Amino acid sequence: MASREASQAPLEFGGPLGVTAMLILLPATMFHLLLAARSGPARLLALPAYLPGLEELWSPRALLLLFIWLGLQVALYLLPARKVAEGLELKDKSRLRYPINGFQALVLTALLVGLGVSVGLPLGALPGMLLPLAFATTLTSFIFSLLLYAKALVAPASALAPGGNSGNSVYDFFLGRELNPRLGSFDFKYFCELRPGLIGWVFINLALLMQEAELRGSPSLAMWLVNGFQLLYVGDALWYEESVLTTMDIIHDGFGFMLVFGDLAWVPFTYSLQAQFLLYHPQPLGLPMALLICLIKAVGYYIFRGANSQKNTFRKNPSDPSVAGLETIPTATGRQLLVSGWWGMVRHPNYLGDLIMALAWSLPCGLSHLLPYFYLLYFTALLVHREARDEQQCLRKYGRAWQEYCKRVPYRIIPYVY
Ligand SMILES: NC(=O)C1=CN([C@@H]2O[C@H](COP(=O)(O)OP(=O)(O)OC[C@H]3O[C@@H](n4cnc5c(N)ncnc54)[C@H](OP(=O)(O)O)[C@@H]3O)[C@@H](O)[C@H]2O)C=CC1
Ligand SMILES: CC(C)=CCC[C@@H](C)[C@H]1CC=C2C3=C(CC[C@@]21C)[C@@]1(C)CC[C@H](O)C(C)(C)[C@@H]1CC3
Repeated sequence: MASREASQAPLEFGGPLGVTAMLILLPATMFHLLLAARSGPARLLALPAYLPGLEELWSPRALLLLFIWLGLQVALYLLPARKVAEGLELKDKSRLRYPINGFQALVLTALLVGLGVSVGLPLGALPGMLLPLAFATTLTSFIFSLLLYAKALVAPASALAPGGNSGNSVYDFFLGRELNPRLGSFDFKYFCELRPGLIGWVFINLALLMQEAELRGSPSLAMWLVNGFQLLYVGDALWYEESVLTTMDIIHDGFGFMLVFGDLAWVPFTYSLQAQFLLYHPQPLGLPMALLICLIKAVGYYIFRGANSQKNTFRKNPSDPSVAGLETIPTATGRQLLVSGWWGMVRHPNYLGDLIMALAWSLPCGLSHLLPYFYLLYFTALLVHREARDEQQCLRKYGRAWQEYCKRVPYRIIPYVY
């Protein structure tokens, strides 16, 4: 049986001090963005003109709405799935099973919300509730992460994540001790990663669009683009739901505050920032510029989807005709690394595509404010850091073969730049 002693994995995110700062800074940044988007000057780098009081943040209605939303998404997750996929092999040689019905959940949610709106559900009131909703979600994230931490105290050692078992309780609370916390077959991390926050983001955007239509007669072209682009991103994530099973979050990271808060609060309330900004700061957008932005989005999506699908197909079946002709490097683990196709261009072509899409989400907001570019700036930092973490893990996993890959493909994300 594996030992429950603290692991020797190197500390990430600046160790206990770094994660303590992030425990405060992540929620603070989210509230700053929510307040800045609705303020007149909409300044990213200025302190908010006022701090909301508890009566503006705390609302039992918002908490109830959050629980109804979570309950609905749990119910849709539990519906029969068109497919049940197996995850990668775990430390104890077992494999977990995951329902593939995320896209179905998105469509059913859209039908239910559509039905609700047709009988008078005031979706346009949602933008006015974002602050108390974000507060309720933050509180819920803290409590949920504490429960997960307590659950991990009685989990077998083989169920712990490599990085969240340092022995420092704040650090482990943030990173997450247990790799795949479950209640029966209900997988908390997998559920949270793709459902309530990601689908919630789309409906917050839609509510902002409807509110704009109510205020100004019709939604602006910029608002349509932001809604369309981000709906495509979420729809794509749920359509290709199975591929999330090979991401770092599922196979390596524990489920702690970072991912709980990231999935449930950070994604819906900060990723909808462009739509929030546009509601309070309408931006003119001509057709030629809109077409150019659509082209940028299309290029980004082409790279993002091409790279992710190529790797997933190759990992599932290296002799699939679409990847069989690609050049590879063998590794001591028996797995191979692609060195041609998208993965021969840079070592993270999927990040490049994602970043180009992030630019296309901000451009409809014009160039007068830095605020709508927050996502692009944060996402660049997140992906540069994520790339470095992945690089360390691949070096540990593949040793000399990884060094050979780095020699053959010297750039990380942007060809000839980085
Ligand atoms: N919008 C958002 O907020 C976020 C989006 N993302 C997106 O999520 C997606 C997944 O990202 P992420 O989980 O970080 O990592 P990746 O999907 O890039 O996976 C990295 C893994 O791919 C495998 N790999 C690396 N190089 C090769 C190669 N040459 N040939 C074959 N396999 C290789 C390795 O795993 P192995 O060899 O074990 O298979 C490596 O650990 C990306 O598109 C990213 O942009 C990520 C974070 C946040
Ligand atoms: C510091 C901080 C804010 C940490 C939290 C990070 C999380 C918000 C992100 C970590 C990895 C993510 C992924 C997606 C959303 C953001 C988080 C949770 C993702 C679901 C977005 C849609 C993509 O298509 C994806 C499925 C590839 C992606 C997976 C990773």
